[in-house]
Amino acid sequence: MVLNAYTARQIRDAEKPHLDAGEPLMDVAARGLAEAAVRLLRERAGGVGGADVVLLVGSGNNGGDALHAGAALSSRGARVTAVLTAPRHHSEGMAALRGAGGAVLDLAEDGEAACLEAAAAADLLVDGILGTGGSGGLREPAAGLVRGLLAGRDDARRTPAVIACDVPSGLDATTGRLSGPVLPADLTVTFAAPTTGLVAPASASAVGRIETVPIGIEDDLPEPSALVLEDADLPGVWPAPGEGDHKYTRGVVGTVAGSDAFPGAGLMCVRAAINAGAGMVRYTGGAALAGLMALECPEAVRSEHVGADRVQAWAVGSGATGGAAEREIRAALDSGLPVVADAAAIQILAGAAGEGERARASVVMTPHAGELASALEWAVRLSPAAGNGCAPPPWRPAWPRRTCRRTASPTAPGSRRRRCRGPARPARCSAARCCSRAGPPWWRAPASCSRTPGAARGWPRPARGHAHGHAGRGRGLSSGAGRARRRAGRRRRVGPGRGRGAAAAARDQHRGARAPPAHARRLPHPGAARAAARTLSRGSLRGH
Ligand SMILES: NC(=O)C1=CN([C@@H]2O[C@H](COP(=O)(O)OP(=O)(O)OC[C@H]3O[C@@H](n4cnc5c(N)ncnc54)[C@H](O)[C@@H]3O)[C@@H](O)[C@H]2O)[C@@H](O)CC1
Ligand SMILES: [K+]
Repeated sequence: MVLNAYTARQIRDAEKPHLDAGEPLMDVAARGLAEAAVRLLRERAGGVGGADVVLLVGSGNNGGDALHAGAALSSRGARVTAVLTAPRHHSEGMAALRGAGGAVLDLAEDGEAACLEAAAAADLLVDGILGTGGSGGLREPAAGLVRGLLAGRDDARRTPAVIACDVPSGLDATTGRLSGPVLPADLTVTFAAPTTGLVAPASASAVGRIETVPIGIEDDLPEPSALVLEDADLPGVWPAPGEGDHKYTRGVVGTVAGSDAFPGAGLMCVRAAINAGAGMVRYTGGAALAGLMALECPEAVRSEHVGADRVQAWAVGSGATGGAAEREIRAALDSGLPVVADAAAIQILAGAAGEGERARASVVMTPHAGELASALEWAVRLSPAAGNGCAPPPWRPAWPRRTCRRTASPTAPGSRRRRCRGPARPARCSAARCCSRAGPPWWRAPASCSRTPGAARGWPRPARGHAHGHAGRGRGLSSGAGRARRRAGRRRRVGPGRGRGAAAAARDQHRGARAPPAHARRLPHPGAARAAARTLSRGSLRGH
């Protein structure tokens, strides 16, 4: 079933009229929480009677839920202790717990050690420190208590089960951001509907399983802010071909993927498009790829280049290396068609984001973690605003050195030409010695000459090891001047030596291949990275 998720504000707005009408929402919520706790105790401790339950209680209604649920568990035979983490607490919930025979520890008065001891001996911890009203990470002394609990879990032989009330405390209910220490939950019991923070990928490790307790406000919820598909939902939303369908109604997918170096990536990309149900798949690429396709995917059709044949969506970048592939990727990105961008295409989009360009809504990026980190680093370093948060490290690449008189952009070292023939917008510059063409593809792709202060100031390539692709290329390039010289000698018009002497090309390539020193291998300032992430996500994920 598709899971609907809402922002914390949407949930609060839906609750308000019910609260104003005096509906006992907290009682319903706490009852659901207690029932979930009973089920978990049966699984983990063999039952409720005699089980030790510790409630971590904050100052708001989240703590109130935990106290009421604790009262219910206490009346069913559990030994319940509430640990108060704030000077205030929900008075009705406290009265209910005391009335049911529950014990109370005050973190400020009884001390952290006593509270940690009680928690360590528990069968179940109920995290009711913060709910949808929390902002930022946990504050002291609750943060210290959770840090202590986390440290204790490392060497404990037995760790208590954890239920998060509504949301794991310290996790932003809307964004899913984890700030400071957060006690990971085995089960999160949420009310009315999950908040978007619970279903955000980043929070998965802290949230555990999600159970939703209906509290009677569900009909007043607005349009959800996020939909989460489960496996069983896919057949319902996957387009199945009908009688009247043909290749164009089912969709033609074009790929710019694979290369002589990585033909398998092209093959997998084409096969994935075929398996996904595209009406037809066209691929671009060289002879090696064509040979492989003829054997492995004969139903795929070769296209000379992007734009040569009718295509309705593109999958670009996987294993696509070299200047020709880069041009094809750019053409696909510029086509206005939906694009799934991977690998090299992500670098290109990151470079564009660094220049303030926003990708279209119909561009979906598929970076792995290293590619995302690297792309954000590129976007930040190339961004005109980068100076605010991200000082360029002192390491300089071997290129570019000279400056184009027309565009004020650097030109490739060794270039006799001091003038760039390219337009003032050199990201698309065709001049062979324009800085946007200096260096290997991963350097060129996001760089541009006049708009790229970073290039003019000699900003470095992304640190080696940040992304799989970079690491691979770095190893290849850094294997010595001899190898680079041989390569340049064989293929004179490839890489930074394009149009120049092979020896100069080899020299440049070898220089550029030197690893940056440790101080250059850092990620950008977090503020600047966030700004770039916003640019990327505004443009690429939600689009314009
Ligand atoms: N509104 C309702 O009717 C219902 C609310 N319910 C519960 O109420 C919760 C929301 O209650 P509240 O709005 O009281 O919010 P919380 O229970 O999240 O707590 C807010 C309190 O925590 C303090 N606080 C905020 N950020 C903090 C931080 N970083 N560190 C320490 N203290 C911080 C605030 O000053 C405020 O006093 C929900 O998550 C849910 O558990 C449920 O009972 C269902 C019904
Ligand atoms: K909580």
